[in-house]
Amino acid sequence: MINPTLSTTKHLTQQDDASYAFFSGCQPAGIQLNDVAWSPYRDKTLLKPITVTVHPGEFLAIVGPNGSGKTSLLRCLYRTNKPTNGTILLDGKNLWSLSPRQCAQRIATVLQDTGGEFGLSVFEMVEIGLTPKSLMWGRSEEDTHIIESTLVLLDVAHLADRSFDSLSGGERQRVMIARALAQRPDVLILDEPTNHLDIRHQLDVLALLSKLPCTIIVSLHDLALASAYADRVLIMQEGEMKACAPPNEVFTKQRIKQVFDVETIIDEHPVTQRPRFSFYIND
Ligand SMILES: Nc1ncnc2c1ncn2[C@@H]1O[C@H](COP(=O)(O)OP(=O)(O)OP(=O)(O)O)[C@@H](O)[C@H]1O
Repeated sequence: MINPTLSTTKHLTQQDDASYAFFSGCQPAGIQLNDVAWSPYRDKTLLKPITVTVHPGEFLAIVGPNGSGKTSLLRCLYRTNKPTNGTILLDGKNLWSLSPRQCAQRIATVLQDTGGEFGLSVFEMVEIGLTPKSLMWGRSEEDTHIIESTLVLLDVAHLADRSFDSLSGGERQRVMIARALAQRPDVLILDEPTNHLDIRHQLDVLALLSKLPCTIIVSLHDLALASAYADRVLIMQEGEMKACAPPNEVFTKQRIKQVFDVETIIDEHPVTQRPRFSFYIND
């Protein structure tokens, strides 16, 4: 059974419940950032202090121009960039008091442009996702079921025996998402997961993420996708958090002009009832 408190917010159908049954042990985590800053330099702060709480089961999208600090912030959240100031709490525990393995048992990541791994097949790549939670050597029947379920969910089951290295960019991306799902994380962090994906797969992947019974934090360049699927959108500019609110509050013409330097026509999408955008430049 999927966590019943989440079924209400995630709008899961019975069919979804069956598709995500392998996620049943997931305990969506809350993440609290208190004054978190980061920089690789002594004399200059790249990520300016950010205070925000990500609620258990929430879908948070991070948007912002190139170089605004989205990846740097995500790297803090998956325990790669150690904050130079402030604390990050995962369900109330300091992220840096957890071991890398404890972290991997709760947080999965999908990063940009992952390379191949020594000629592994697609099935073997996804199998790696099981490692943090494996208690024994060898693959159980349940493990095989989890791998097969995630391959089907990401529409890559037909590629299971193919070498990962031989896949297209979009196919690789979907396999890496399948691998993260096989990890059955409590928090899933994705850096630009729609890169390389055609429009159908972009929508499929975001719809899938929005239904997963875990906390989702994802960086996106496409404001329309962030608007359509996120519970809240966090806007970054020059290393600073400019806003964090639901799409219909966060996306105003003025803010988009200030942050992205483009003009926007915003109306309501007739199907999703979320903000819809047309961009132009007023030179
Ligand atoms: N380890 C580092 N050393 C020096 N500068 C860094 C480091 N990591 C990030 N930066 C710089 O910090 C800024 C923010 O980078 P970051 O990758 O977080 O931006 P981003 O919003 O993810 O950008 P993009 O949309 O282009 O992917 C950039 O100017 C980048 O060059």
